[in-house]
This record gives sequence, structure tokens and C-alpha cells, in this order.
Amino acid sequence: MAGTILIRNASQLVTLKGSSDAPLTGEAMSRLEVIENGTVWIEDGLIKLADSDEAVMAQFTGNYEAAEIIDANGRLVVPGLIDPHTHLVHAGSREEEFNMRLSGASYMDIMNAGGGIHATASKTKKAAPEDLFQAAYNTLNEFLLHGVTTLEAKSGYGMEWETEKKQLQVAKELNERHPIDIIRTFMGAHAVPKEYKERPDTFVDHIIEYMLPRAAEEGLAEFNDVFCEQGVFTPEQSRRILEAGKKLGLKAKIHADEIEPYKGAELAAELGAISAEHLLKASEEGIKKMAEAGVIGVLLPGTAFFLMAEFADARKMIDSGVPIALSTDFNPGSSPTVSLPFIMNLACLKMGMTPAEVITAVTINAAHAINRGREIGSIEQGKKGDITIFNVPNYMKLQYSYGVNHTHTVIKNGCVVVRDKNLVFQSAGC
Ligand SMILES: N=CN[C@@H](CCC(=O)O)C(=O)O
Ligand SMILES: [Zn+2]
Repeated sequence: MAGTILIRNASQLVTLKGSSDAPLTGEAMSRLEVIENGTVWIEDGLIKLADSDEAVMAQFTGNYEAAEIIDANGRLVVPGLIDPHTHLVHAGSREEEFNMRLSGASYMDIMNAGGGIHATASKTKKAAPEDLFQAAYNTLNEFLLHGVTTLEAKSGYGMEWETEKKQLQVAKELNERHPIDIIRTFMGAHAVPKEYKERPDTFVDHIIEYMLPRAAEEGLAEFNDVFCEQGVFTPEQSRRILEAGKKLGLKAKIHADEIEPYKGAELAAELGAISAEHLLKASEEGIKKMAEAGVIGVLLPGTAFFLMAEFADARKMIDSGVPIALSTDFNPGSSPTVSLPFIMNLACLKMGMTPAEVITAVTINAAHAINRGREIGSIEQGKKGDITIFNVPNYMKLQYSYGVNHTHTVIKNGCVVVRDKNLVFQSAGC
């Protein structure tokens, strides 16, 4: 049970307070609202107060004897990290394709030859829900050990309703049984199944008429995502699927301009999508339109790194006013990593983002990308008691000392779930 927690002696307490209404853009992405020698008071799972130690202790009315005191001991304290784009629930892995890619085969060639997403779909289709659950549960433990307290999980390894539903139900159960909060996205439009290869529009009709209504009616998803890409779904097909989802109350997300420029960013802006993801090949016009429409760019530098592709132009996007979030894109084909801290390093080293912008991109902006800006993503009164403590004295060192998992302590809903780099929770509750 979550009781009273006091986190004291933070060298830097990064609060990001005052950004719950809208994602941060431009220079405001560096507005971290840092408190030196900060203290956080958490009560019954929610943040009561975050301020200097003096200010918090002057107002503290809880029972100090009964409180759990976490001595941050000069470490960095930030909001629990949020990963807004994962393909969490799936069967198997694809290391043999990695080997093929290292010998020159391309990601899309492998997919078009029936591998890639199709290979994972056929394994996921055969897998028992218990096995999918156990594999994803283990992955969630790894995410927690890397400081992540909330993540988004997409279906998309079925491309037929029963398997899509199985993935979403497993994600729902994981949300109930693991401390990490999981936000679900339906992604029936992840690839065109072989049997529809010659008539992709019929598959689009099937998604619109059969799958989407079920995903919405059964309350299995909150978002609807499409892989809009040359050789997968055209912008027109993507538009139809996303518009149909919106009519059913599913907010639009879009895998846009990942491999080839395809006007996915423009489409996201026209549709008022909550986010457009990848954007490695987004056009200047698309970036401008995203900024005007307030579409969040979810950038996935781990994917560019692993596919040995050019990185998204984060600098241009931020300077143009696009709110940016970052994610692992955890999946077995293009980004098999749970290390959001390493993604943060890549964002600095390969996309020109500053350490301050990176913190914003994995906290408050990531929260907005999954429509949770009012509940999580900053350390301020009334928000969930989700906190990550890194074993570094300041947020710049987190990026400077790269490739290391500095996660030391994680608190979820006011419960310590990782202590001194070890998992310590007994149940989803605590
Ligand atoms: N590009 C589409 N979907 C995933 C990859 C899925 C896979 O290869 O299994 C992505 O976001 O990169
Ligand atoms: Zn993805």
C-alpha cells in the first residue's frame, strides 16, 4: 500500500511544473524548473508537494515517523520516464534478420519477402496468451529497471482480429498485474497480409468495417495507428483508417515518413493526429504543418541507429515549433531495446538535442503524446507519485556518461518498485 514518502536530498529535482496543459515547444522545451536540494512529498500515491527541502518540511503535516524517507543522497530526481511508442506484446525475436541486414539486405526487402512484421505476426498468432504475457512481463521488468513508469503498447502482429484482440487483452492484463501503466493502441494496419496483397483496399475496408468497431466497442484501445509507408499503406488508405477510428473515439497516431518521404507528417497535421512517429524523412512542409497543428513528433532514434539510417532532424523540428517526445520503439525488428536512457543519449549525440530538451521529451511531452499530460510527466501537486532517481548529480551528466543505465530508484504510484538497482515490488499495487 502506498503511504507517505519523502524523497530528500536531491541534488537536482527536475519538476517540469506548469506544463500539464500542453506539450512544451521551442525554447520552452528547456524549461525544466529545477530545484537544487529538492524534496518531494508523496501521499497515498499522489504528489503533495515538490519544492526546496526547507519549503516542503515547513509545510509537511504527515506523520514523519510513519513516512518512508528516501535519501536521494545527492542524486538526480526526475518524473518517472514515459515511453510513448512500443510494440510490447509479441512472440519471438528476429536476430537472423539482423544478420541479413548486416550483409546488405534492407528492412523493407525482408518484409516484402514475407519476413519482418509478417514473421513476428505468424509467431504471435500461434502463441498462447500466457506465453505472450510472460514474455512481455519480463520486458516490463527491464523497462522498470531503466526508469520507465508508463508506456504505450501497440497491437499489430495479427492483422486479423483474433490476434490483434489477443495482444490488446494481454496488454490490458499486464496493466492490471504489473506496476508500469500501459496505454493501448490498436494497429491492425501494420502491414498488408499476404492474402490481401493484390487487393489492399479490401483489407482497409475490413479494418474499417470489422476490426476498428470491435477495438472501440470492447474498450481495448484508446489510439489507432497506421504504418503509412511506400509499399505498406498509402496516405489515402491511412487517412481512411484514421478518420474511421476518430469517428469511433480512437485518437489518431501515425507511423510517418520512416523509410521514404511519403507526406505522412502532412497527413498527421491535416487529421489533427495527436502524434506522428519516426519522421526520419519528413518534409520541410510537413514539419511546418505539424508545428501549426500542434502534432507531437515522437522520435525514435534507436530505430535509425539499428536500421543504420539517417536520423530524424530533431533540431529543425524543435526550432520550427514541433513539440518533440522520444521513445524506444521497442519491437523485434527495428529496435529491440528497452533502454530509454540510451535513446536519450542518441537523441543528444545523433539528433542534436540538448540534455534539457531530452528530459522534456521523455517526461511531460511523452505524457502529452499519450494524452496523459494532466496525470503524469511532471512532479507537481496532484500528479501520480511516479519518480525516477538516477545515480548522477545532474541531468547533463546523464547524457555525458552515455551507454550506462544510471537508474537507481524508481517509485510508481507512491511505491518503491526499484531500490538500489533491484526490483522490489510484490504486486502491481506495490
Ligand atoms: N515500422 C513499423 N513498425 C515498427 C517495426 C515493427 C517490426 O519490424 O516488427 C517500427 O515502428 O519500427
Ligand atoms: Zn513502431
